Amino acid sequence: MAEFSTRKRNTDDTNHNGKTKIKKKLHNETLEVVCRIAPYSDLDPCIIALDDEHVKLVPPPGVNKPEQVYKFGCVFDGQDSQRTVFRRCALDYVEDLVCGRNGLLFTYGVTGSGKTFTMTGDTDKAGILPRSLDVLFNSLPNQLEKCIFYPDGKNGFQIRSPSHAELARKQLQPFENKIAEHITESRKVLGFNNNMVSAVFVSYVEIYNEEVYDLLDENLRSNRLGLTKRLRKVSPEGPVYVENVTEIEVQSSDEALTQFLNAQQRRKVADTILNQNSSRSHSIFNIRLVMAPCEEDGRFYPVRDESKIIVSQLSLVDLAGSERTKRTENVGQRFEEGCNINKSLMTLRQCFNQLRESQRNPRREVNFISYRSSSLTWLFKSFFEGIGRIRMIICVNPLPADYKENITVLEFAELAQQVDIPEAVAPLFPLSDMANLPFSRRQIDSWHRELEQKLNLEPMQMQLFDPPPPFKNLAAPEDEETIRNLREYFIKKASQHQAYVNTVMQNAQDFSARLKKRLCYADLNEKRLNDMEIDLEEMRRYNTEATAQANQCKRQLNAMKLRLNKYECEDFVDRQREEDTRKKQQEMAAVMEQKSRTLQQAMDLVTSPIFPTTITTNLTPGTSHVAELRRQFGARSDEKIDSARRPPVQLPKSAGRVPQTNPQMTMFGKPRALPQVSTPLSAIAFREGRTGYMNPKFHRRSKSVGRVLDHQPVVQVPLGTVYQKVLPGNAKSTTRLKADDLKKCDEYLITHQEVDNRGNISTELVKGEIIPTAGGGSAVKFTDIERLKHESPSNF
Ligand SMILES: Nc1ncnc2c1ncn2[C@@H]1O[C@H](COP(=O)(O)OP(=O)(O)OP(=O)(O)O)[C@@H](O)[C@H]1O
Repeated sequence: MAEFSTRKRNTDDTNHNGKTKIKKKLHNETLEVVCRIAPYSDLDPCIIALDDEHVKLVPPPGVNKPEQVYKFGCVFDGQDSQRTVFRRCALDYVEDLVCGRNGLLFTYGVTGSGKTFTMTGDTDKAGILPRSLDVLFNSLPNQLEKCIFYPDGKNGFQIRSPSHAELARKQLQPFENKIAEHITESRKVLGFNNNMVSAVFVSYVEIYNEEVYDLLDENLRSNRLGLTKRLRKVSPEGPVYVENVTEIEVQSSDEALTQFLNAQQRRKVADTILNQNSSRSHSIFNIRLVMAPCEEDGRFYPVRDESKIIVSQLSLVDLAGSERTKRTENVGQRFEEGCNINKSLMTLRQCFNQLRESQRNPRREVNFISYRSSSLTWLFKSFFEGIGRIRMIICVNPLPADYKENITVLEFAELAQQVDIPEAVAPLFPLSDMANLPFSRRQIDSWHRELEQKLNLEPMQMQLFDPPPPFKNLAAPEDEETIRNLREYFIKKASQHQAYVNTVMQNAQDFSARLKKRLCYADLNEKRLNDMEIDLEEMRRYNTEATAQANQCKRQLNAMKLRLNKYECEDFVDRQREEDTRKKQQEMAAVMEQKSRTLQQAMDLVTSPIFPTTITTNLTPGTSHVAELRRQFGARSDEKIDSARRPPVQLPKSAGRVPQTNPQMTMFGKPRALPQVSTPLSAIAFREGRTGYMNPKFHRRSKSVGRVLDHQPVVQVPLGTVYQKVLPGNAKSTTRLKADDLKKCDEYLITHQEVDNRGNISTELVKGEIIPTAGGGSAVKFTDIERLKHESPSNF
């Protein structure tokens, strides 16, 4: 079972290598608080960053209070990027994580002050959480396959056998990367022990209305009834953990982020007056790094001994914002949420107060800290007792309207900085233990070697420690010679020493200059690297934007292609239809032509000379042939003569007044111009004697019916010719046609007189059949015209 995070280590604990662990509590350290000021470009900001460590609280106009200065571990203003905040506030926590030390990082502030922005960020401006994941996965060289470690539900981990792990892997859903390209941190941290293998697990819980919910639980829907999780302790001294929380094993930053984003959709956020996307709960994202030593036979598999498992944890907490109901104007559910948020934040403040008091008066018998008063403080308890490092990021908004809330936040920050947190256990793998030496260490070693070479110590030392010449008792007078020798010897040695010292000094100076130069280069390179990373981020952002635009263009292009395709199809169908119509027209024209040929043949037959042609006409000489008569009739009947356009008729004085036109009826009620037809009076002759020429086309077979309607002009020119029309006795005469008249008769005869410009009068008898129409009216179908033309002798 995992030991590292579940219990506080004792000073005399030994790690799995048998080496003595680092001393646990050297001294207490205060909780580190940093401050981040949200961007503000308006007048009268109520908070101003003075330098990297101080902020000034300025009362807005009209508020009579003194300005106050607060000190923090670090201050970020609106210009500071997410990257800067991450590197200063979280990078060392990731380093701790890979070294086996726990960390708790949380944001605190008024609603809308940028807590979620700092912790999570957005696609363009990734916050601490995605960046921490990136750096963590950049820094883990020995990641195991999935399913070898598994959580036991009690804050610990177990190891599966290879076959069980294989089986479990088969049941896993393959990971589908849904993360759009995002800004990634390319940094690595050092400290991972190369003798260990590792796996990463993430869990995500929220404390909403004092209840704990598992956000990675797929069953967590809007109805959360019965889905709360309990906070438990393995032992009275052990850390508090969420019982049976879902811990998902992840192998890349993208996979962890996918899980986070899926869970984020289940988090309680709401639109409030002060923040469109206000967190209504405290959220805790835990990254747990599980490590165990490798098998001794060199296999890439952890030793099957649970006591050797080491778990370190980084908790990233986004607290809900404190809010004043008066400003938020929340009611109902939002109001209740606000009360619970404020209550848990109050308890946090209370705990800090109690911790400070108990640290100030350690001799007091009862040092009760009310951790249990809220789920949040209960969960944080282990950290306040030294299970890991704690850092709080205070987020403030310089809006003048936030002045009062900001005072509370800054006072809380001040209080927090006075709280002594027992120093967290040191990293499990201190630098000296590191399997992979940092490059800078190697560089320093090489500098040492170079220095030794430069100083050239050994030959000098050899010279320095040349044995002095042998001498006896220097007190005797005969020893003068020896003394002289010795004196020369030491003078020589002194000058040699001086030369040596000078060389050493010279070399030291040279070395110092070179070192300075190299450090400058190192600084320069660091700066260049930073600039390049900034450029890289910028380029990635452009790239993301460009990719998004390119994708949009692609989508538009595809849509246009689809439209074009549709239009082309429609056009093709139209052309096809036109072709079909044309073909049909051609076919119909062919049929019509065929029909008219047949008709022509019939007409030719009818008008052929073998038919009796006893017509005698003295009015149209040369037209005795019926076919000719038909031709004339057909030609004339096609013309629609508008009576209104006809030239005015010149009436002879004797002729009296003759109507120019006589309206005829094709369909009763619709006047139509009379066709001018020249026809011999064959029909009249026929009627006179009921014998003679009969046009079979106009012949009525039934003679039983036949009431004739004789339609006379109002004024008729009496001509008194020999040819007079003979009508049956029951014929009805009228000058004003009525509908009833048509209904009562079967045949229709209209008399029409016309005068040409020479004064010749022609009388036309137009004959027709009266037929009923579908609409209940009557229509006249003209069947024959007979014309009597009366010419004046003066025209001869
Ligand atoms: N430093 C910053 N730079 C750019 N935008 C910021 C910054 N701080 C906050 N914002 C913007 O302010 C708005 C509110 O921020 P955020 O949602 O993070 O507030 P919050 O403190 O989490 O609020 P709540 O407690 O209600 O959830 C967001 O649109 C965010 O993008």
